[in-house]
Amino acid sequence: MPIQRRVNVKPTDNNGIEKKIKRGNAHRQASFFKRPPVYLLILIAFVACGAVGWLYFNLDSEITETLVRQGEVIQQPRIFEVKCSEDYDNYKRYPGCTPQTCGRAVTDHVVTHEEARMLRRLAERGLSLAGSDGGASILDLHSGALSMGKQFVNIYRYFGDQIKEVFSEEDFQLYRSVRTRIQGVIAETFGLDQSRMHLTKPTFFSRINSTVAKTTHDEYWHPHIDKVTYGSFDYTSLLYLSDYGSDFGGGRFVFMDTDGNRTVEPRTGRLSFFSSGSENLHRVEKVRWGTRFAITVSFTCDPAHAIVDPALP
Ligand SMILES: O=C(O)CCC(=O)C(=O)O
Ligand SMILES: [Fe+2]
Repeated sequence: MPIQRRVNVKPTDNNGIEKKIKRGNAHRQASFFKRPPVYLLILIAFVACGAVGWLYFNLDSEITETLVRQGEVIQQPRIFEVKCSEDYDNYKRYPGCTPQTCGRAVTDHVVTHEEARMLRRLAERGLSLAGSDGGASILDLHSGALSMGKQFVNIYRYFGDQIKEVFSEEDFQLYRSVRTRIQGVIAETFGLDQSRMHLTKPTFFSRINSTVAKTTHDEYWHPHIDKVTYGSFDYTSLLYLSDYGSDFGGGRFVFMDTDGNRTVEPRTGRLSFFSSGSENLHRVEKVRWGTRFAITVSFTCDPAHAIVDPALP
């Protein structure tokens, strides 16, 4: 006789199963909120990193308009007229020089790429003699000032005759030639008498990297008005010696207008110039990586603040 297994079958209780399923679902939902699955954690971490990275790179910019991009080569000077501030009323006026119309302009055809590269090599040689402990170093060939650690030295005194092994007569000739051309294009753009404009100090090469600032001299990024910061400036020019986006990141020049920010992206050989009053409040974005080289060459209308071109002693 076949053995009959007696299976203890309980009567089906549909209500009980439903309750169990509901309990199971509730439990799964509760644990989902208590301990989200790993893939969700990874996704959240990914999004958070992206957001932080985006903020890091973009919080500093808030750019409303890019006046000139690094990647374009402009064939004609790009000129932007701006209403002159009232600052000029507080200064003596010099006919043929004091700004009557104010503004800013950018051109890529005053200095050749090769000349800009030669000036960059000059700056690299000079600045390699010392440099700031922080991220911003300057070399002023007129006064001889060179950043060294937390202060400045005079290269002509500090290195004496050895400086002639670093800079040649041709370097200074190039500086003079470039300075003269810059003066010419500023005069033409603003309708000035070139002979009434004078080179003024400081005129300097700058080298900026992302090293943390050690002194206030390294804090190049603050918004400022050149006429206030430097006193004698009436027209500021900046000649860029390296490329935004490939030599360095950050470091764009920003005009801070009441209706938004407008940038100029540095490009090797690009010249940007502007009237130095508060109509051209500006700043430089912090350099995030790489090294940015530029020269500041400025002009005054006041003959009392004129300087001669830099020269070897
Ligand atoms: O290097 C620049 O783009 C600007 C520097 C500047 O604002 C200055 O020298 O006053
Ligand atoms: Fe400035």
